[in-house]
Amino acid sequence: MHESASLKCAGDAEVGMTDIIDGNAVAEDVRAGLTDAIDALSEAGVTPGLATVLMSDDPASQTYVSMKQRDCEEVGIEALDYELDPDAPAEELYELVDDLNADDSVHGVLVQMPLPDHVDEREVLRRIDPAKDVDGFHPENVGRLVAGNPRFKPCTPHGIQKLLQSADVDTEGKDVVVVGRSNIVGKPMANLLVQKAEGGNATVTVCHSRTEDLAAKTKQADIVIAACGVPELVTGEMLSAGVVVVDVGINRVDADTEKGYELVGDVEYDSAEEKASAITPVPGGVGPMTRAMLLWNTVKSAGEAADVDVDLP
Ligand SMILES: Nc1nc2c(c(=O)[nH]1)N[C@@H](CN(C=O)c1ccc(C(=O)N[C@@H](CCC(=O)O)C(=O)O)cc1)CN2
Repeated sequence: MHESASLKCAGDAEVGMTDIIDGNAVAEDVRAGLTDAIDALSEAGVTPGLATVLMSDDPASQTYVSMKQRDCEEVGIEALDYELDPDAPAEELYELVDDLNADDSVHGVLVQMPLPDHVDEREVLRRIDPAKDVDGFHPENVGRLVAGNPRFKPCTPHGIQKLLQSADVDTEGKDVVVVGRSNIVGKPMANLLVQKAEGGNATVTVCHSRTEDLAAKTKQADIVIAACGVPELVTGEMLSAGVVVVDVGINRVDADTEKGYELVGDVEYDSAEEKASAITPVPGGVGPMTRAMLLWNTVKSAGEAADVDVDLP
């Protein structure tokens, strides 16, 4: 974490510095912390293996999958890369998942979301072996999470827990507003936050597109987690002084840059940073942690499959 140079205005927020929570640095720590576990597995003759499946020509999805593969190589996880034509029949994907379930060298199966409309996403998630479901999206794993006994915590919410921990932000007894109710982030995040466990014990409000007077909710929050996919929806005016802001959004908006776009979060950064005691940037906040926790889950899975005790960071 580093601190921003800007001082907040007296009367608008507490006078002090805002912690900019550095997701790249925390993710690097997680990757470094996985080395011992990967070495222990290697001594037992096991190389963790992650299969990534991409069935999309969306440039953002392609970027995320290549980043995941690069991360695997960096830490010593074998990345098995599968690409299906987005127009291929859904059965091709189902059969591929079945094959990966049966392959002992594969400890994690990740199917990149979103999938084409003609593919039944629920069927895909049901088909993944729950013991290899490193995304934590299989109904059995969702049930375990809700029941307070998670096997794999979904990567983004798990990464957010680690980010908050790294910034010494205790969730216990805090009012947390989660903006967004997706299966990938909003719902599992809310569930983790209410658990009687480290990184939980919070009072959680989940807001969404039908919420009346969103600002009234966010203003009473100690922690706001924005995961709604609407660029810059949450502004400084909607926040109280001293709030902790976690921005999950990664929106590509047209801009006069080399790539033709820039990345913008679900939070209007400049105005939110004026109010916040701590905030995650976009890029370089939650995104790198999503990838780091995927590695974490894959190493956990490999340890369990090989019956090797691994120390996870
Ligand atoms: N099967 C899954 N699909 C999707 C998930 C998921 O957890 N599992 N989450 C999201 C997107 N996502 C993971 O795939 C993801 C998003 C962002 C990043 C990231 O590293 N972002 C960088 C910027 C990258 C860029 O330059 O565009 C950052 O924020 O710094 C990684 C993963 C949807 N699908």
